[in-house]
Amino acid sequence: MSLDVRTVTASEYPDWMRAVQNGFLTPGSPSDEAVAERLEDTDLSRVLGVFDGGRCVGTFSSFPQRLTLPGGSTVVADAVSAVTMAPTHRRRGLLRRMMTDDLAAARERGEAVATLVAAEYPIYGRYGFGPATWSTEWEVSVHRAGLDPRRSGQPADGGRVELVDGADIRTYGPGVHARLAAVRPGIVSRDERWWKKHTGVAARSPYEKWDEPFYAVHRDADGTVDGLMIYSADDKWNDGGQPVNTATVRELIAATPAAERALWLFLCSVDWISTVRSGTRAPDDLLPLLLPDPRAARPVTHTDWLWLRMLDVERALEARAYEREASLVLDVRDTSGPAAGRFLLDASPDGARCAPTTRSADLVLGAAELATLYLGDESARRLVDLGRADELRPGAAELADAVFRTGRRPWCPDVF
Ligand SMILES: CC(=O)SCCNC(=O)CCNC(=O)[C@H](O)C(C)(C)COP(=O)(O)OP(=O)(O)OC[C@H]1O[C@@H](n2cnc3c(N)ncnc32)[C@H](O)[C@@H]1OP(=O)(O)O
Repeated sequence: MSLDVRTVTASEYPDWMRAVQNGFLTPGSPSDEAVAERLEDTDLSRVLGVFDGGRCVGTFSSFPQRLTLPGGSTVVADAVSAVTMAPTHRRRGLLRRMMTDDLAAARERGEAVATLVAAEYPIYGRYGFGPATWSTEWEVSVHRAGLDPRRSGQPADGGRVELVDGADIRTYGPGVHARLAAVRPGIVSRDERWWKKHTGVAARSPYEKWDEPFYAVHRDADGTVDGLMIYSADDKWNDGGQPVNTATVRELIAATPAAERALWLFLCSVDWISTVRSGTRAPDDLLPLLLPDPRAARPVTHTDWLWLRMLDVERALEARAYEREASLVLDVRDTSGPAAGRFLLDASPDGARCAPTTRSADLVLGAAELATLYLGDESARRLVDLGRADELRPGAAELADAVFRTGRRPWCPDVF
C-alpha cells in the first residue's frame, strides 16, 4: 500500500495524537477531552502525518513561536514539535520528507529561524539545525551548602516569598515570563495552555504525567510578583529516623536576579529537604555560586537544549542586538538550503545591517554552526579549533566572538 504524506484533517487528528503518543513510547490513545483541547489551539495546516492504509504512522507539527534574541528583541520562529515515526516505518526517509515540506513552508511565510528541542542529539544536524542553548541540572546537598540552618529563608531586602495556589501562578506567571523574555535570549513564548498544563488544569495525554506540586512566588519590596517557582517533594526518611527528602524544581523563573536568588535560598531552607534538584537551568545559572559552598551543587546533567535552524540569514542577523561595532564577512554553507551565501554583517550597538556580498570571507561555516553562534552561546574560536569553521582572516574568530557572545548565556527553560 502506498504511503500518504500530507496535512491532517480534524477527523484524523485523534489518530494523529494516538500516533504521537505511541511514538513517544506510551501505549493506548489520548482521551477525547485531551484531543478536543489540543485541537482548539492547533493550526491543522501545520500538522503533517504519514498514513498507511488509513492509519497514522508518522507525525510532525509546527507552530509560530516568539524567540527572544540577544538585546531583547524577538523573531517568530517555526517551532517544530511532535516528530515521530512508527517503528514499522522508520528509516525510509519519511521524517526527511516532512521536515523538508515544513521548512520550505516556514521560509515561504518569511520566518527567519526554526527551533526545536531534540529527543536525541544525532537526529537534526542533517537538516541544518545546531544546538543554540545548553542546559545544566544541579543536585544540591543542602546540608553541605554552608547556609545557616537558623535563617528564615526569607530575603533581607524587603522582598518576600509566599506559598500560593496554581491559580495564582496562572495569574502572575505570564507577567513574570514576559519580563524575563524581555531580557534573556533563548526564552520562547508560552500560550495560556502552557500555564494550565503546568498547574494541572489542562486535559493531559497519558504521557504527560502529573502530580500536584507546591507553588511559590516572590514579591519585591513594593509587593509586585517578580518571580515564581513550582516544585515537588518526595517523602523519605533514613534508618536513623531523619528526613532526607528531595525537592525537585519544575519551574523557577524570575524577572530580577534578586527574586531568583531569593527563590533558590527559600527552597534550600525548607525543613525536611536535604537535596534540591534544580531542573533544567542555563549553564551559568546563579544557583551554584550563590551558595556559600558552591561544591554542594553537583552538576548531574549537562546537555544541548534548544536547537535552531537559520532560514533567512539576513533577517535573523539583523534582528538581534550587538554590543560593539564590527564588520564580518560570513560564508555560510548550506547544501541546497535557504541559508547558503556570503553575507556582510555590519554590527553596531545602534543596529545591524546584513546583506549578500562579494567581498572575501572572514569565516566559512555551515548553517548549523551559525545557528550555534546566533544566540551567543557558542564560541567561533572553539568551532574553528574543532574544525567546524574556517578562519580565513587571522583574528576573525576572536572578532566573531566579541560580536556574537552575550554576557549571560541564552537559556530556554521549555520543552515543546
Ligand atoms: C522535535 C521533536 O519532536 S524531538 C522527538 C523526535 N522523536 C523521537 O525521538 C521518537 C522516536 N524516534 C522516531 O520516531 C524516529 O526515529 C524519528 C522520527 C526521529 C526519525 O524518523 P525516520 O522516518 O526514521 O527518519 P528518516 O528515515 O527520515 O531519517 C532521516 C535520516 O536521519 C537518520 N536518523 C533518524 N532518526 C535518527 C536517530 N534517532 N538517530 C540517528 N539517526 C537518525 C536516519 O538514519 C537518516 O539518515 P540519512 O539521511 O543519513 O539516511
